[in-house]
Amino acid sequence: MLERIRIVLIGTSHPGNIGGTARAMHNMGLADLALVAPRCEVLTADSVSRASGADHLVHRARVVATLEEAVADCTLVVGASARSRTLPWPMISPRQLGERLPEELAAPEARIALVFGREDSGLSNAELQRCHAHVHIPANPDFSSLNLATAVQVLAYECRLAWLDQQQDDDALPPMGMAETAPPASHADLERYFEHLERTLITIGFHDPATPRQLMARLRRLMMRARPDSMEVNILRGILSATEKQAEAARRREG
Ligand SMILES: C[S@@+](CC[C@H](N)C(=O)[O-])C[C@H]1O[C@@H](n2cnc3c(N)ncnc32)[C@H](O)[C@@H]1O
Repeated sequence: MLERIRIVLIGTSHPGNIGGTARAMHNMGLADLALVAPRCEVLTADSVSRASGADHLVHRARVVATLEEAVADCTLVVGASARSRTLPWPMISPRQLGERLPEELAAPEARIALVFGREDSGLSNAELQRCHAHVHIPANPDFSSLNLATAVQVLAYECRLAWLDQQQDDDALPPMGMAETAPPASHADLERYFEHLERTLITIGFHDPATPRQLMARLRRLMMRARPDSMEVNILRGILSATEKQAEAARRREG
């Protein structure tokens, strides 16, 4: 279970926080670290020293340019945020995150990303809207922003607790057969769907990108809540393709 949980840091500016994150992850048994457009050197004396023996995770970290690349194969993306944003999004606590892990990772293809923001400005609205849910560490409301590596530590600890619970359950219960279902939709599947949806809504005149009124953000939130599997996303894309064809045929008839 722990090997299918990825920690994603966006735009980190202090190498020490990358090292501190590696240490927190290794302490809790996590190993998959992705760095999106870091704003500092990754391997420095500071990151190695703060990793305190977990610098192999820094060496192995995948460095990518965009959040999309970092989470393309993930079936659940959770953004860690110190504050709430304009458009409310499903919000869970660190404990609820841990409780959801066994079910979320039941399918062998399932992968989870926990996404953390910049030290100075956190995650942007666009990044938060690419997440299924947000997790907030319920710190002192008057001083709620934790150091980046400390925030990783708190969530990694909840992942470990959930994993330890699952080990106990596995010892106590005989293995159960999994119901046959389609694999969960990945982030990349959903992004392709959202692009297709926006294109179709523009084609049929329902959406004007010049006056978006948060339409796409609201539709994203709806879909993220529904958690469609890959077959359901294919059906929805089929409907969009048929809609585009009809719109094209109507245009030809008229013009
Ligand atoms: C130093 S904080 C960024 C604070 C930034 N000034 C802001 O307002 O978002 C760096 C990152 O740590 C995580 N973090 C810090 N405190 C958190 C909290 N209370 N709950 C969830 N995540 C937190 C978030 O991912 C955040 O983007």
